[in-house]
Amino acid sequence: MNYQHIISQELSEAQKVLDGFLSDPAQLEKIEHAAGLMAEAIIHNGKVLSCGNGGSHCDAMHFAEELTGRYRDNRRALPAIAISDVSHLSCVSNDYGYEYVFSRYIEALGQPGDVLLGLSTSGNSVNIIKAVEAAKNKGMKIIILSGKDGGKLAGLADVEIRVPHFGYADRIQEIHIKVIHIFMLLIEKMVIIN
Ligand SMILES: O=C(CO)[C@@H](O)[C@H](O)[C@H](O)[C@H](O)COP(=O)(O)O
Ligand SMILES: [Zn+2]
Repeated sequence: MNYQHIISQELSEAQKVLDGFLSDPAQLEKIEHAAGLMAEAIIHNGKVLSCGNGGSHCDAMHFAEELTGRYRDNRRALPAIAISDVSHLSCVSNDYGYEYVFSRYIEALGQPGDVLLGLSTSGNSVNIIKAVEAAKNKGMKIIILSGKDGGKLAGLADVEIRVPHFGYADRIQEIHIKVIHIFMLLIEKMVIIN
């Protein structure tokens, strides 16, 4: 059995989704705008809180880790927290419900001027919707990375970067991680130069 046709098909589809995303100039403006909001927050002693479910949870952690740790080159540590403390997640899921795991953390640690970066490929994860509501109540800016038609999160953020792909979530996540790396590059330029 030869699986190479599957490999080729997967890579071609990924290329098509990326080409489609890149062909919309509005996406570039939104990425620049979102990076600017996060850089502004950091310059004014704020932070970025990030969250997502499943693979998007890993993406939220990947992003925060590159701010606090390192991306390409050495530089000062930058403030970000991915909402991923397992004891917090298990307590809130157990006592209040999984839909509150992110909003509760934002209630605890969100400050006016901070930024929430929420990731949801469907735009329909209730815990992300509740996180957006909590961040609004805290006077935070909100950036959403979404997919498909944006789901219930459509229109709720200051900046929503949507991958309009209606297939599986992985193709959407592959663009999200590219956007996250571009955020890193831009935030470093904006923050370190300022
Ligand atoms: O990574 C993947 C699929 O590529 C999955 O783990 C996926 O993230 C999970 O099904 C999530 O629960 C989906 O949530 P969302 O993106 O719709 O908010
Ligand atoms: Zn990375």
